[in-house]
Amino acid sequence: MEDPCGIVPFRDNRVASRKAEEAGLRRYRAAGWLESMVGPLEIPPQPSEAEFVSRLRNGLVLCNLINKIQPGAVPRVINNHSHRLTLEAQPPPAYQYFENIRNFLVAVGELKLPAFEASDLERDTLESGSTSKIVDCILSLKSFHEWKMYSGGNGSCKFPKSPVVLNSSGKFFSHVTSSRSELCGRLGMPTGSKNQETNNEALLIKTLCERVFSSKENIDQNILSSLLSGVSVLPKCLFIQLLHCSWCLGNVNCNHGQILEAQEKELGGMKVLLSKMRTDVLSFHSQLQSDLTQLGSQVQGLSVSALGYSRAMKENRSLYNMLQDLKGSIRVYCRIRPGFDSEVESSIEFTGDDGSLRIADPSKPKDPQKIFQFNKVFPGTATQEEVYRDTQPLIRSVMDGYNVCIFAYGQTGSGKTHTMFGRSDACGADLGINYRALNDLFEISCSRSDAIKYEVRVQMVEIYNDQVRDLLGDDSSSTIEIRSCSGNGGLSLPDAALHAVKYPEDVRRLMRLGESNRVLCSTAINQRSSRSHSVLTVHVHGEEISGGAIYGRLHLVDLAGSERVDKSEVTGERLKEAQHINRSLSCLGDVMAALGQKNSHVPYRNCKLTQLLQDSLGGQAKTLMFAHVSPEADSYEETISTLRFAQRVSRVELGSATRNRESNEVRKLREQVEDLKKAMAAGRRGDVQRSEATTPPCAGQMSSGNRQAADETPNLASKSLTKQTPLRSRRLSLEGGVSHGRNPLPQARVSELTFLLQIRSSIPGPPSEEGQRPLPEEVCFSSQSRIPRLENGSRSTLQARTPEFSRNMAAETLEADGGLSWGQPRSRVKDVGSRGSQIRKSLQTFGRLINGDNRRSPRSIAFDRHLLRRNHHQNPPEKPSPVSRRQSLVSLPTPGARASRRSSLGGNPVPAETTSRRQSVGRCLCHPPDS
Ligand SMILES: Nc1ncnc2c1ncn2[C@@H]1O[C@H](COP(=O)(O)OP(=O)(O)OP(=O)(O)O)[C@@H](O)[C@H]1O
Repeated sequence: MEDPCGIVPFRDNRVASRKAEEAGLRRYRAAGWLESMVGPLEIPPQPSEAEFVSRLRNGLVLCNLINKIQPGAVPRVINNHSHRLTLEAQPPPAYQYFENIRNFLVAVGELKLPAFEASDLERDTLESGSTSKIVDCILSLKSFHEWKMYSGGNGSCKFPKSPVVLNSSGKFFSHVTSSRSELCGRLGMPTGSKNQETNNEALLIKTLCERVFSSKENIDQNILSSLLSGVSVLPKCLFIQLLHCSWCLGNVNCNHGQILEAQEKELGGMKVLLSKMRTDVLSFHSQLQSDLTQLGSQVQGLSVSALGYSRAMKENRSLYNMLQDLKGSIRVYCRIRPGFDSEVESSIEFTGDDGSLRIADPSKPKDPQKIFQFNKVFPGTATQEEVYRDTQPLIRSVMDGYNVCIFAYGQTGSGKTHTMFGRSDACGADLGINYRALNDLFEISCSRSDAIKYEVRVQMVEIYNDQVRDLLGDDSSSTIEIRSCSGNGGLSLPDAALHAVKYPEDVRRLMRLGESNRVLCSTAINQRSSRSHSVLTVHVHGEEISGGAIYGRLHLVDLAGSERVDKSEVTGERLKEAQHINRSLSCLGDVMAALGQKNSHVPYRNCKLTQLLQDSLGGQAKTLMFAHVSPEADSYEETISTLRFAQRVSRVELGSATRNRESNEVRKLREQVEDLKKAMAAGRRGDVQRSEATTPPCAGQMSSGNRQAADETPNLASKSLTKQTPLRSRRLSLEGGVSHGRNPLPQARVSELTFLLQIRSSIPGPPSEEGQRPLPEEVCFSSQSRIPRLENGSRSTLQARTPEFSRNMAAETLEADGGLSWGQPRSRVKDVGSRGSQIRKSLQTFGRLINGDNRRSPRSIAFDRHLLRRNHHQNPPEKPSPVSRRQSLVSLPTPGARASRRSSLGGNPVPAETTSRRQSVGRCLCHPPDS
């Protein structure tokens, strides 16, 4: 099947058949054109060479043709009208048509068109391709005609003389003819009449040829791309044909065979190139595939690593926070206030998500940048909500029974009040930590109401010129004192108004009241500068359904800002305020420094601020500091100073926070101890009553306190308690660590009691029945872990105690327990001050718990006897021993032959002479001497 573009397929490698094919195509085209010019030739549309030549032999057709193209080119045409041009007819006489042929060839020659030999028309045997010159001549005429039509005969005809050109043009023309209308339309040429189309054809050919010529210079480099970009509207086959033309045009003298060979060669090269390219593309494709696969796996690996990294970072951070919490480190968040003026240079270079902050002084570009690291850094764009989100867990722990302190620190105007309270007209998104915290506490309280009943109470004070003033009281100008929490039900400011709040509205109302009472004034740096430190304290008390109780306290502190008086331009009263503010902040710095260095002395009492925050800074509270900085370059010095302070604070370790929770068990134990105390008192009263039954009471022999205790304690309680808790089994449980009673003591309590017992039993008193006891120093020291921590380094006092100290303690215990007095040791015990008295009290209580009312172990009785003997020895008769003094005071008889009450109660017969003096004393405190 013929190619629709009229192009001989390049894949046919047989040159001869290709030549024949091309010759045939040219012939058909020449015949077609002849018919269109001179009328029907009565030959088939695709005539053979013989058929074609037979119609031209008489020269009549050719002469008519040339006369039509160039009128008058053959002035005289011999026309034999009688002769019909048929294959069957006899050929006309030779002279007739020879004349015509000769005239035609002359005319062709005058037109400088390719001609042929007259003999070419006379050959009887036509070899394949022998008519090519005739065909070329006719097609040259066709091209000439077309040129004439196009240019009107002006200029020189650049008609290509090469037969190949003619051939190619013919093919091209054929294609153009076939898609003429379409191409003209695409090139924007008018279509319609035949004449118009013919003109268009010529124009089209010219345009395309020019394109090809213009691209000829680059033909070797990038021929196809040039052509494609030039005439992209045409089909690809047409470009190839044009390319072909361009080669031919470059070498006018080349013949068809050479061109074909060149084409073949080129084609071969291109094929090689193509296959090479195909191989390259394939290898590139496979390489790309493998690269993509590799890249995919790498990306996957990276994403897994990134996930792992972020998880590890998260874990790391939470572990770090846990460690910080365990160490009791103060958390430090840094918040940067947004700049007020975008044109003012900022000293903040970088804020990192990991809590890093880099600052530099813009006025000194050569100075190195300074890097700080905090738990978190909030840039100027951070919202109140974001800031609170990171604070929330801490606030929530108040509801779990922790003490929490959050304080805002920084230079004046850096945004402390904004963080803690929000703007003065704050609502919704602008609310500060204080409001949000209380809202949160209410929410938690509601959500836990099934298990815990919370009570929230609020106090708000300010420290102005180192004086504490109640902001919620009736008179906010009067000052109040800071007291110890322990003696005031956990309140360090018992005199400040304490408001119970149930709803967030209550809080808002109170805080507005407090804020309005606070001293504010305008300075050169801040329009509403706080001239005092404000402390909002929230007390949370929770009663668990299970019987336990928790207590949490939250201090929300908005410190007044440190200021350089030269900058704030304050004078008079304001100057005094500024000096107080700066002094108290400097005291806070001293406290932090002492805590950071773990000094034994921390100067809390140097100012009211540190005194009030003592529990939060020195106790086991969770503490968070907001270090505020202003970004402006002219605040650089203050910024540096704030950040350095914050860095120091972040290194302070306060010890892990402790939870203020009293479990039900502890509560019960406490109540039990209370009951036991009452029972003891009641037991004594019973003794007194019994004694009174036998002996008339002796006024003055019973202390008023004892008398009161005895009176207050109901007999019933004594009876019921004695019934509930057999003394013997309690003692066993304490000594042996085995619980037999109905209310077993917890192990911790047992350890504590055991320790106290050890102190008591370690006293190197008299040799017991078993013999001399060694000094149990190791027992004392090994029990240090159970030594209660007391104020003013009492632990170290205890650690350094000697056996003598233990002796004194024991003696003191004995004295307290039963009224025994011991001159010298008593004074020694006094030396240890209030610690001794605390231990004494404990020993007294536990001694009673352990021994029952007046029961004594034989060993302690023997020990007491030894003490007496020794006392007697140490205190000669002229200097009466304390015991003797006491005896004389209470008119005690000398230990007589009476059997001890304990022995009779305990059921163990004790010889009268071994009866302890303590017992006697104990009894004699209540009983008058036997008369
Ligand atoms: N994060 C912030 N976003 C928007 N405005 C802020 C921010 N921080 C502070 N401001 C504004 O900056 C001004 C000063 O803030 P603020 O009064 O809170 O400073 P301060 O540190 O409490 O000062 P002073 O110690 O003098 O009381 C206020 O007008 C406040 O609204």
